[in-house]
Amino acid sequence: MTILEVNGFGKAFTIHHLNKTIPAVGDIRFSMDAGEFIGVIGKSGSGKSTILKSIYRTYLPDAGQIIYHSKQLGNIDLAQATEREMIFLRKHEIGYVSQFLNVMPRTTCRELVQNALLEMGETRETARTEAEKALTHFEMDPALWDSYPNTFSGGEKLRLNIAMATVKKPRLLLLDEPTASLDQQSKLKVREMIEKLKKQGTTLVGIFHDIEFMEGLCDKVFDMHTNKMSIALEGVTNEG
Ligand SMILES: Nc1ncnc2c1ncn2[C@@H]1O[C@H](COP(=O)(O)OP(=O)(O)OP(=O)(O)O)[C@@H](O)[C@H]1O
Repeated sequence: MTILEVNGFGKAFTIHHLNKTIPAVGDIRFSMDAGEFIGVIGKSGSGKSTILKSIYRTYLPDAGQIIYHSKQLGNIDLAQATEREMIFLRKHEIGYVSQFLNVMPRTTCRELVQNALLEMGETRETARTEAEKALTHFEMDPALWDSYPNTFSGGEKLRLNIAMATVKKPRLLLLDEPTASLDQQSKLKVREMIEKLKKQGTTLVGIFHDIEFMEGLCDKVFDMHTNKMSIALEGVTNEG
């Protein structure tokens, strides 16, 4: 079953102080089935993050369609969806993890993970138990659970970010270099979680500088340079 179809997607950025519009990506086409893990590759600046941010609608696409087959809203073009629909999808179906933690201030680590579940309609008790499980899985020191993450180390922030997104078991998870500054042990934990989510049916689109991390995990690779999807991973590089 197809879950996501990108048809002729394009995005340009206007640099106001230069009075210039710079095309970031154009005419991107691919589709993916439910439960697949697609790795996006291409050289720096080729527009990998732009695609992910446009699916999550942090960026508003300029051209084309991004048809998402939502469980609760039916077929929906994410390029045209209303803000209300996007908020609903982000709460219930689509997750996004980047290397940057962007969260409500004065909210503890534990509360952030719990809130992710509460906004999905989970009970307080389930939210508390599941949040603790997620924080334990990603080896967050319990001494940090009730602290504010603004003082956390880079790796701790990343692990919290991943815990917040994965605890919701999203239907579609977008991973924008979530392992960028993690040590080997933490990367393994992320890998384990991705494998678990895949088994539970989550569809994933990911960008990883660390190509080794993608090996054996991705089903297909979308190459920004050729605008094509392929199955083979061996010998793949991000140099485009
Ligand atoms: N908010 C923005 N405003 C202006 N230009 C942007 C913006 N976001 C991205 N760009 C530009 O769009 C192009 C694609 O950027 P993007 O971050 O998608 O590339 P990428 O393939 O993910 O790169 P990298 O591998 O270096 O992270 C780049 O030329 C970048 O400078």
